Amino acid sequence: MSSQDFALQAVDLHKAFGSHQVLRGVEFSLRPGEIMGIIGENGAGKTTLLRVLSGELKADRGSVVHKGRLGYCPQRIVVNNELTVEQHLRYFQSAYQLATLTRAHELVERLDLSRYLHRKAGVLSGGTKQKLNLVLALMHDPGVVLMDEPYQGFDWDNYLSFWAITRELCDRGQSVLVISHIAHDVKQFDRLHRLREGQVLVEKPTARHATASRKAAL
Ligand SMILES: Nc1ncnc2c1ncn2[C@@H]1O[C@H](COP(=O)(O)OP(=O)(O)OP(=O)(O)O)[C@@H](O)[C@H]1O
Repeated sequence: MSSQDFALQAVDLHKAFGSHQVLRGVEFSLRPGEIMGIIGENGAGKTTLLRVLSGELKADRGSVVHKGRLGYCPQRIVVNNELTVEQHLRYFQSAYQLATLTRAHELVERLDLSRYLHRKAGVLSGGTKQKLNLVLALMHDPGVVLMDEPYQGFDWDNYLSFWAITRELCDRGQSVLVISHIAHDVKQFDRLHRLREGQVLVEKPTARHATASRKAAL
């Protein structure tokens, strides 16, 4: 891959909390239009890595470069319990400087969130709040999307909707990085990496990756 051919690149990332060295030289590139999964044991540093990639947390060393706008769906849901779903959309419309809420409402529809538009976030169930968290990360059509277990609390139909939406993003050339705990996800990824001992290592090729390689070989 040439140095130009990436949507996001992490170079030599280090992060410690006190004497606990969590990231020890993380390096990888996310290609345009690919879905990459990152797995790892509890406490391996996956959330820390995503927080560093998103800019929420400052690395002690190393750099992150990305092209285009970033979308970030954090593990900890950040919504204001006093605002309705629609008010969140309007607030983020202003923050993202969007002319319309067309894409946001399309995502709301796809994730079966429409009936909650005028409810305050504070009274929503965990899974419904997570849908709002996801819509807020995607409504500005970011070029690179970082998601930390983005379907927590989703029922099966919404889990499938999540993956359908994600695949559409990639078909349009957007790039997605997903922190995952679900073995079932593995077949959705173009590439899979494991975070271990503070470094990102290549995991065996996934079913989707194998299919793409076969197509490329034909
Ligand atoms: N703000 C913080 N201050 C101190 N230690 C932290 C902080 N954030 C994370 N850690 C520690 O860093 C390590 C990695 O945490 P992190 O949440 O990144 O792991 P994870 O791989 O996402 O875990 P899980 O799979 O359980 O979500 C853990 O030992 C955690 O206790």
